[in-house]
Amino acid sequence: MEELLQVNNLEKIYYTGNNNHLKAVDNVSFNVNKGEVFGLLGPNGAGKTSTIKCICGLLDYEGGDVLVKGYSMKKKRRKGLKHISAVLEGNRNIYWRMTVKENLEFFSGINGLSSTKIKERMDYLIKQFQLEDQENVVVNKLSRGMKQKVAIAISLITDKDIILLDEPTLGLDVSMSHEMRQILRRIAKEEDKTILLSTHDMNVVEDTCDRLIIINNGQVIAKDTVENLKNLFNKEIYKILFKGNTEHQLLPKLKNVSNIVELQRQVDHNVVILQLNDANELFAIFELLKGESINLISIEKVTKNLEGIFMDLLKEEQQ
Ligand SMILES: Nc1ncnc2c1ncn2[C@@H]1O[C@H](COP(=O)(O)OP(=O)(O)OP(=O)(O)O)[C@@H](O)[C@H]1O
Repeated sequence: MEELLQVNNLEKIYYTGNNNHLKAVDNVSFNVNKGEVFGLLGPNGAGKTSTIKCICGLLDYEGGDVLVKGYSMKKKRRKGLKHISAVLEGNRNIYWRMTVKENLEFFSGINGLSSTKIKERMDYLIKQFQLEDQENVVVNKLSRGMKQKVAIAISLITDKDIILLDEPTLGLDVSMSHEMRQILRRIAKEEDKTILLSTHDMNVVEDTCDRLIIINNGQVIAKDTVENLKNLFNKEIYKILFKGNTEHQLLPKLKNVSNIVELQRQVDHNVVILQLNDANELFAIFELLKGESINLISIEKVTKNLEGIFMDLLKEEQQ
């Protein structure tokens, strides 16, 4: 399997004045194979955009290296850039006063494609992205979702090996987001493209990616196939609020039932967050709590912010 992109111990530091600095990317490593769709999943501020900008040569980095087809983006940036196309936030790769077709023609032209090849790629992409009705419309007049489609189509016109997409579905409505995911999956398969995308949305990763890393505070907290991580996410998470008792008595007993247990002490009560393999294990927890001198306030199944809770749990696991 050919590793088209290698990110080795990448470090990006921002100097924020008054001798302060922020390590936005902290020792991040991952490889992306040819034809793979790879996800960078993480909350706002996790370091996704900084990682992508380092990979496409828009930012210098302080530590580690990025190799694009073996070329270091530190030492052989020009050679590396020949294989990369990127769409970052704000769709800066589009001319808003030109039509969709004019944009596609312009960007394929400046990248030196022959006129036959330009026509062939344009027809293919307009069809793939279902832009037939918009091809002669000035980009400025298009919806946000349509503009995003055009930006991604442009990134594909020059037929580069690696496409970097920063939050490709951000701000799109449900149906447009769904359509975008289908398109990305199809293009990756049909064209054998290597796609690295960032998102904070687990659904995007689930629909489009083969493998992913989860990053938080600049650090990788999980690296796996989507299938494996999905199984992890499928586990049942419960939040138990109670008064009384201490972790000395309760925690070890809970740990006999659940592998992942987190205790948070609040001002007037305690919260336990635990992961169960299935809902039946909850009965074992009820039995256990019954025998303890605690005042149970509530037990609630956590369905929202699963991603955030898992990030915390995974982070704790690594410590
Ligand atoms: N130019 C900059 N100068 C200083 N700090 C920055 C700069 N750019 C980003 N940061 C900080 O670096 C951290 C990582 O930001 P980054 O944009 O890479 O994260 P992200 O995961 O893409 O999040 P978002 O989705 O919010 O953009 C954040 O704390 C951010 O505030």
